[in-house]
Amino acid sequence: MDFDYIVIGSGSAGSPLTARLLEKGMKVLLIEAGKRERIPITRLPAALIHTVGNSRYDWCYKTEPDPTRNGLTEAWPRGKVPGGSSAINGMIFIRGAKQDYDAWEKLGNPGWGWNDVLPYFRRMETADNDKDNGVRGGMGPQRVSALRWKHPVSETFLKSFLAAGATFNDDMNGVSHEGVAWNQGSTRNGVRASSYDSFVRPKLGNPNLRFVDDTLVERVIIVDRRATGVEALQSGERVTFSARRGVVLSAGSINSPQLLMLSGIGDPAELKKHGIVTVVDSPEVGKNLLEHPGLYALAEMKVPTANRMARPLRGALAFGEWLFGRRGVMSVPTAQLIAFIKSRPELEYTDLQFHLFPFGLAQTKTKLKVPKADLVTILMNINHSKSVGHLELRSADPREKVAIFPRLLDHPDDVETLLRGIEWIRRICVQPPFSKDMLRFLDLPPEGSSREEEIAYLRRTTVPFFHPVGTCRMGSDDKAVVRPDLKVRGVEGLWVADASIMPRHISGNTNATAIMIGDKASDLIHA
Ligand SMILES: Cc1cc2nc3c(=O)[nH]c(=O)nc-3n(C[C@H](O)[C@H](O)[C@H](O)COP(=O)(O)OP(=O)(O)OC[C@H]3O[C@@H](n4cnc5c(N)ncnc54)[C@H](O)[C@@H]3O)c2cc1C
Repeated sequence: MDFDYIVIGSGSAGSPLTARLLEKGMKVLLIEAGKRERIPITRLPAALIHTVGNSRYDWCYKTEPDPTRNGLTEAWPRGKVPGGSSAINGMIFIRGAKQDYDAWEKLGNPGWGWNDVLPYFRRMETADNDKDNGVRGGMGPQRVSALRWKHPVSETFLKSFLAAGATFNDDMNGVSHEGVAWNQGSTRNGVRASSYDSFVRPKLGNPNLRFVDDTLVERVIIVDRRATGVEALQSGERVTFSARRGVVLSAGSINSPQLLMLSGIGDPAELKKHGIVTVVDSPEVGKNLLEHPGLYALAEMKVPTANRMARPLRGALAFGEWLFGRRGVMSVPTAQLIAFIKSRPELEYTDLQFHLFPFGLAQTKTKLKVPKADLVTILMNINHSKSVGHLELRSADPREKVAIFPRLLDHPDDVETLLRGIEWIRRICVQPPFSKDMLRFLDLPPEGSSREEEIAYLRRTTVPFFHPVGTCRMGSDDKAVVRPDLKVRGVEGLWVADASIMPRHISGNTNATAIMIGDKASDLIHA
């Protein structure tokens, strides 16, 4: 088949982009490095405990030692399976704040303000709690569901959060994201709704689509500053594919910049180190790596938590409940409650996000484990971190992973924001009714600890929330990697459409925004 477009990556952004291009009558080749599943394990919401950290589903990145956190190295999971990270993520579905997109526009990105992106958030989804309020969706392929199962400890935590001064929000994807809300999930009838399952699977019979999995794109072929196709590795063979109109990178925040660099688009000095000839001098490729630094505060409870459901008999019963009724603990996203608050009342934007998990996990060197104790996890992270990391090529070999330098606590303001977040965790947990059920924090420094002790705790425990963005920054200036129309600066027929283009982080988990970017990209690439 002759293709109009090649889309690289069937993740959160690549899947809606492919579906929308097909709806415009285009012939599309969608290439995915991960393998199709014979048994669709990823559809079981609770299966992420098995898929995260498992190289069958995960790229299994490991970071370089971070000098801002005592030289810590850590796993950075990224989905490597149809659906990309949307197939292994925590299924929390949140759009972010209106102000986030208005800030993108102000940073030199006309067409990306809230009023411009809202129609895409609406057309992508069908939500359980769709309301005719001009904000929610209706009839879009991505299902967004209210929780089918709530743990009693979540109700208790909600009451204490409100008693601590937060307001209740009855729809965090509604008019405002601020306050404490029940989570909504990218699930459909208790089953994970990955971006691939939602957008691409229904179109697999379309004669204009060719989907190839287990195929690693190695570089974009650029002739006279025009992208004409890609080189890829398929079953050990080097193959080339070409497309009439061009190539779109939707390979995510780690792999899209890697592919640009391998194709000669990047900082000339960096490329030269690896013997790559510069096609476009684009010094910010792989720079501006933004994350959501935060911590997992584990509390041991006097009352049962969902940790008990992982015991063999309970686990089997819970699996049966999911298998036969698509209900119960295994049918829901990781988080039960989500909150966005201003850590200081005078702030213009919410600066902190909280999640409540009604269970606690332990991280071994490579895997997540469910301990026997009755635990809950209070996750707290910064919305708009000022610390910036970057990526570097290790070699010109596409099979070799890039080096990730997170520098999560580089900026002193981020440390101050997290310190205020710790105060908030304490403030919530001393409020009844939660306080009555709580035994102790596992490792949060006790009330009255010195500032130095708290900062030392932060440098030991702060981690990324698996939301890397910004490595192919969108903008109108000379250094931006892509233009506001997502065209790679300096090359015709080449675009980036995924989480890497975000010029500033958003208040919230990044799946919904990546889907919006992919959906909107279809109109920018092919009007
Ligand atoms: C463990 C985890 C938990 C998370 N939890 C949540 C959550 O609960 N809610 C939320 O909103 N967000 C969550 N996120 C973040 C969110 O899922 C991601 O931000 C989002 O999926 C990114 O979308 P993307 O399209 O940019 O990239 P991805 O979805 O990662 O897609 C990139 C795709 O490109 C493919 N690819 C890469 N390189 C190549 C190549 N060279 N050749 C061929 N194919 C290639 C990959 O295999 C992948 O399928 C989580 C992420 C992780 C990893």
